[in-house]
Amino acid sequence: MVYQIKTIGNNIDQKGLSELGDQFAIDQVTEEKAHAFLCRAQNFHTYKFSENLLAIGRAGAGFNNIPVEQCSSQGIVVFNAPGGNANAVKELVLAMMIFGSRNLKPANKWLSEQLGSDQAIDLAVEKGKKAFSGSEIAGKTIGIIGLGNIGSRVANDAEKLGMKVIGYDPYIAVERAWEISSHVKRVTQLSDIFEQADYITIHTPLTKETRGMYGAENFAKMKKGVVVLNFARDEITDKDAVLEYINNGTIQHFATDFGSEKFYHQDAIFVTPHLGGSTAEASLNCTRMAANSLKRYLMTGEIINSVNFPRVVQELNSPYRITLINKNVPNVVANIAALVSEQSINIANIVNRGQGEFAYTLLDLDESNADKIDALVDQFKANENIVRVRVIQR
Ligand SMILES: NC(=O)c1ccc[n+]([C@@H]2O[C@H](COP(=O)([O-])OP(=O)(O)OC[C@H]3O[C@@H](n4cnc5c(N)ncnc54)[C@H](O)[C@@H]3O)[C@@H](O)[C@H]2O)c1
Ligand SMILES: O=C(O)[C@H](O)COP(=O)(O)O
Repeated sequence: MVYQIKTIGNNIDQKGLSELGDQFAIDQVTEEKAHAFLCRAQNFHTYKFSENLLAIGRAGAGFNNIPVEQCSSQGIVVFNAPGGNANAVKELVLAMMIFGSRNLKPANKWLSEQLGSDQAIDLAVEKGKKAFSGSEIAGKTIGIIGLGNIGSRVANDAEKLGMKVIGYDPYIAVERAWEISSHVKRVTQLSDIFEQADYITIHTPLTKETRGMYGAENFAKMKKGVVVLNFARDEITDKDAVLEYINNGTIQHFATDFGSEKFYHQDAIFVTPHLGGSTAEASLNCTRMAANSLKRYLMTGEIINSVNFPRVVQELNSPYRITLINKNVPNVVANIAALVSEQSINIANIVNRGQGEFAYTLLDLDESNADKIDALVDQFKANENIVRVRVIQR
C-alpha cells in the first residue's frame, strides 16, 4: 500500500520528508484523496476534512490552528512535534531580551538619521549615544510563564547568563521539571511573575486561561521599566494594554512575534514576523518528527506525539491488527470483544486507552482468514460507538 501525504503550504522542509520512505507518495493526489496532511501554522478551522483523511502532522509545537475536537470526532489523529523548534525560539527570546535592554531599535533608527561623512557621524555618535545607554540582564529577574519545552530552556540559559529565574507553570510535565536547574524558583501565583520580574516571557499554548494574559489586570502589577516578550501566540496579548503600559512608562520594551499595525512605528516595540520556529534546524527537526509520527501511525497503528489521542505503542506479532477510534463510553471494549468472538476469532492482544471523549483501541488478531477479518470490520463499521476502523496486515 502507498500512503498519500499532502503537504499544506509551501514551507515544509523537503529533507525532513525523506524520513517517509518508499511506501509514501508526497503531493501526488488532491487534498480530498490524501491519507494525511503535513502542515505548519496554516489555519484549518474552516476546512471540511475528507473521510479519507486519517491523520494530520503539525510540523511545529502549537496546534491551535487545527480544530482538534472536530478531528477527534471524525477519527483523525493529530500529531505535533513537541520540542522540535524549542531551541530556535529560546535563542530568539534571549536575543530579543538583550535587544530590548540595550535600546537597539531606537538607537539604530537614530543612527540611520545621522547623515554626512563618517567623521561627522562619529562626532554625532559620541555626543548622542548616551541617550541609548541600556542595562544588562545579569543580576536581573526573569519571570517565565510556562515551563515546557521552550520555557525550561529559556530558564536554564537565563540562569547561565547570570539572571535570577522565577517560573510559573501549574501544569508542568514531570520530564520538564527534572530538566530545569534547581536554581530556578517555581512560584505558585501568576501575580509573583508580574510583581517581581524585570523581564517577563510567556511560553504557553493559547488557552482560555492564557488568552489576554498580557492585559491590564496583570500589567498593573508590574515594576517600572520591565521588558515583556510574547513569542507564544498573538491572542495572549491585549494590544491596547501594551500601548497603555508603554505610554505610562511601565513597559520599557515589548517584543512580539506577531504583527499588528498597532505596533508599527513604536520605538519601544519590536515585532518579528512569526519567526520563532523559523530556522533550518527547527524546520528539519519538526518535519522529521511529524513525518515519523505519521509513518508510524499509518504503517503500524501506533500513536506517539498525538495531541488528541493517547500514546499507544504495541509491537505487532499477529497476522492482522485492527485499529479503532471509538467513543469513550462504557461497554465499548466488551462490545468489541463480543463482536470478535462472534466471528470465532482469537484476540492476541488488545490495548484500549481513552483521552477525553474518544479512545483508541489496538486489536491484534490470531487470524489469517481475510474473509473473517472483512466480516468483523463490517460489524465494527456498523457500530454507532466506533468512528474509524483501519486494518493493518503484518
Ligand atoms: N513563535 C513561534 O514560532 C513559536 C514556536 C514554537 C512554539 N510557539 C508557541 O509556544 C507555545 C509553547 O511551546 P512549547 O514547545 O514550550 O510547548 P510545551 O507544550 O512544551 O510547553 C507549554 C507549557 O505551558 C504550560 N502551561 C499551559 N497552560 C499554562 C498556564 N495557564 N500557565 C502557565 N503555564 C501553562 C504547560 O504546562 C507546558 O509546560 C506553543 O504552544 C506555541 O503556541 C511559538
Ligand atoms: O507553534 C509553533 O511551532 C510555531 O508557532 C511555529 O509555527 P510555524 O511552523 O508555522 O513556523
